[in-house]
Amino acid sequence: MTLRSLIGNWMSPRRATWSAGVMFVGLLLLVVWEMRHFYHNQQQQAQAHTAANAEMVAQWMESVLDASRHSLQGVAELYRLRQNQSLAQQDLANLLNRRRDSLSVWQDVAVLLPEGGIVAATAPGSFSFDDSPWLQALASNDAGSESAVSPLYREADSGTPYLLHALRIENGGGELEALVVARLSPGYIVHVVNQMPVRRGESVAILDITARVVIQRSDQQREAEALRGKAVSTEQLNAFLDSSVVSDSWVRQSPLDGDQRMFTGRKLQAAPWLVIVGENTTVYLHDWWRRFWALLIGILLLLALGSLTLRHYRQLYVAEQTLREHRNRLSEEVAARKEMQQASELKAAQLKIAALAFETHLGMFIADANNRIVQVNDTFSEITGYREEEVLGQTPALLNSGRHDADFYRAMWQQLDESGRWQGEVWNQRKSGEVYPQWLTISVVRNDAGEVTHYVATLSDITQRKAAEKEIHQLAFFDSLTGLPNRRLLIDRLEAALKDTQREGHYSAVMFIDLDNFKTINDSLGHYLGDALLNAVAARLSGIIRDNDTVARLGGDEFVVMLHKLGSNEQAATHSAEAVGQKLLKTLLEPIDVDGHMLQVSGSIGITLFHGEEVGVSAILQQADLAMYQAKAAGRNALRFFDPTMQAAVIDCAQLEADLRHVIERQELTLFYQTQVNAHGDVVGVEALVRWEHPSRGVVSPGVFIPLAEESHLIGPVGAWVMETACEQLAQWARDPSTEPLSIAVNVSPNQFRQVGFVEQVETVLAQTGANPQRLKLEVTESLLMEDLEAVCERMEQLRELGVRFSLDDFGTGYSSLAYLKRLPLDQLKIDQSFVRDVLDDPADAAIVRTVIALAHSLELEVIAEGVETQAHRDWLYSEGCMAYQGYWFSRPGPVETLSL
Ligand SMILES: Nc1nc2c(ncn2[C@@H]2O[C@@H]3COP(=O)(O)O[C@H]4[C@@H](O)[C@H](n5cnc6c(=O)[nH]c(N)nc65)O[C@@H]4COP(=O)(O)O[C@H]3[C@H]2O)c(=O)[nH]1
Repeated sequence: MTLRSLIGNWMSPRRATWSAGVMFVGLLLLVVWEMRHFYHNQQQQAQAHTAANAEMVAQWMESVLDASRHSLQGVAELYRLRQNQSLAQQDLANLLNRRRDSLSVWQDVAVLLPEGGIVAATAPGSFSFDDSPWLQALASNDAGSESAVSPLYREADSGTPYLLHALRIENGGGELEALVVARLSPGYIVHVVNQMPVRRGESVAILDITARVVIQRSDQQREAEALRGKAVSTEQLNAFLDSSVVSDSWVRQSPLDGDQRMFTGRKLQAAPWLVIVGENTTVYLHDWWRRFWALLIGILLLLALGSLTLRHYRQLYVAEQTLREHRNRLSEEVAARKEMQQASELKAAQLKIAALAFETHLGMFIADANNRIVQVNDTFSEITGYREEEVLGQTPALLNSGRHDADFYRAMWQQLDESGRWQGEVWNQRKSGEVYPQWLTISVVRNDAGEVTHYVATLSDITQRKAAEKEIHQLAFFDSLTGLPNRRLLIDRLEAALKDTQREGHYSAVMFIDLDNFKTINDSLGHYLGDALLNAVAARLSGIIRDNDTVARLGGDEFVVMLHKLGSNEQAATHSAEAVGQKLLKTLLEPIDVDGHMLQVSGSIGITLFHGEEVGVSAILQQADLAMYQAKAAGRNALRFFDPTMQAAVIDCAQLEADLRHVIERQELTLFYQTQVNAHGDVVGVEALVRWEHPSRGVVSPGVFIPLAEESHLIGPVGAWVMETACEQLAQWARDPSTEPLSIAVNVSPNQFRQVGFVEQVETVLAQTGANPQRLKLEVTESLLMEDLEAVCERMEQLRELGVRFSLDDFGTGYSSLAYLKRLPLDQLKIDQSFVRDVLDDPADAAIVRTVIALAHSLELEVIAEGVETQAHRDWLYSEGCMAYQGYWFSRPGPVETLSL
């Protein structure tokens, strides 16, 4: 753990000291344990070493004494020989000398008699039985052994040390006969011991039985004469001698040189001697001490370092604590200041917000409890025109416009009292006197006691908003062109009127007005004049009806007039409505000057009365619409009342339309053909005429359902079916040479022709059926040419390029124009049957037919007359130059099988 991490963890110095102390003690114990172990180890080594040396010396001494004992026994044998007379005295003496000479350890040897005589001796003067109590003891056999080694003696005169090694010679009865005594030379032993290697700190000593030094040697001093014979009795030595153990070790101060040593003592078997080998503790513990001192120094250094570190840590800790306290105090102070700053910022922001809020686009004023203005903002001044100083102390009544009565203000104050808030629209007056609408919100401010202290009012000028509302209202409910109410407002008013009639029981009327020839005027003179015309018509209609009646424009040239309260009598109401209607028709007929163009329009008016019946607004409008169509059907400038039977027709028509939607899938269509013949009466082609075989109505005429299909956009599938069937028929005829030249004229209604992809559709059908395009003739009507002549031309050209031919049907019924006749890629003109029908009786029709024929010739177009019902028709036409005919005179339309080709 680093100091930094300690600090980082904020361990207290006390704890850190404890931790360091524990660690140190742990380390110390480890060191002590190791040192102790090492100490014992060193001691054991020293003990083993001294024991080995002691053993070695002991072994050597044993061998020396063994040799001495053997020699003693040899001398004893010699003695016995002497006793047996086998050996002469002199020989014995000689033999003793030789023995002494051969044994280095012997200094002298003698055979002594117990009664004190000497049998033989190498140096007779050197032995005296009486001198030695030890010998006497041996003679008495107190020693209990056969041989023995004496303690160390000193010669009385010279002080020379010596030892005796003696052997008892016994007779057969065990009684002592003589003693063989050898005087041992300590010098020899010293000499030999001196040969032994003694290392530094080692010592070797041989002690006699009385613990006197026989020989002592150490590394410092060789054989020390002075010490020989010195008693070295110590506590440990005595204990060892008293014990029965052969070898033992101990540590103590040497009684000889004072050095501390490890001693190992070894008792000898052959003599009551000891070998003591010592090793100086200083030497064998040298490594231990060295390690001890190294570790001690290390520990002391560690201790010093630890103390320093702890001291440093304590200082750091104290500094850190102080720093932390400072930091905490600083943080608290910063937090407190921040809080104060935030509070002041918040307050400033609130003030700013309040100030900004006060200076908004809304006018604001604050009045005290007495309703006296105490503060206004700039917007207030902008709206009202009053500067602040002009209104301070005034009541808001200053702004009153006078448009609101006392009740209005009473209700305002009452609500303020009750709910503390009022808001609403108020008309006030600016300083300039201008009255304007404003949206006013007043809030009551109360103190803690609930007393009113202020009124805070916000006001916004809603002049523009009201104008915008008015404009939106105008756009939503009024026709932008004429300014008349639109369909939406008409419906609103109708609903209100319906409720009126229900409530009051009177009649009201709705008139549907459609201008008869507006479309032509609009197309020919342009939209600008068309719009001007509509405006003029609107003005005229408005000028005729009463104020509480309504004139509305539904769109295009459709206008609706609603007449209110026509009385409770139906007949009278009908008369009134009719009278108004007639008046409207009359006024419409009057020429109108539009931008210098004197235009004349007429109208068709459908009228329906309502009288609180259970009919809805849309039903009323539908009735008027139907009646208007009735009027249109009756010719222009007409007026019709709604007839309930019309309604049935409408419903019937709707049902038919629903059935028409399934006509293809139910396979209810068939194709009839009507022949077209030339001047010779030969069939040159046919016209395909579709039939609807309705399951309940029977055969429905195309004159009925084709217009319906056009209106309901079902002409596409119906026309496609006809085209496909006719082309299949052509392809079939093409296979027969007699019928191959026949052509089929197929009617194409305007909407079908204008459909996107019509050209491609024809092309596909031709390709799929394999019909010859030259045999296909498309009959188009004049009405097709009324819109976008360019596009129609282009499309016709495309079809013409496929080989398809064109016939213009119903020519003369519409706005026949030479201009487009010249431009269109036509092949044939078809004279309408309506002209043919009366051609013989009506000179006008005859003139038209003549003109058409002449026109066709001049344009190099074929011409065919339809509706030829009689021979007279045919002959007249022939005489006028028309060479192709179609009509009942030749054949009625029928299935292909009925054709006589
Ligand atoms: N009074 C009288 N009538 C004669 C005489 N000869 C023929 N008609 C009838 O006159 C109509 C001639 O056809 P349209 O003028 O093309 O007039 C057709 C045509 O405009 C339209 N129409 C018929 N089939 C189709 C069709 O497949 N597609 C389209 N778009 N229109 C068709 O329906 C109209 C009526 O067709 P239809 O009822 O079949 O009536 C046919 C035919 O039956 C006659 O001598 N006297």
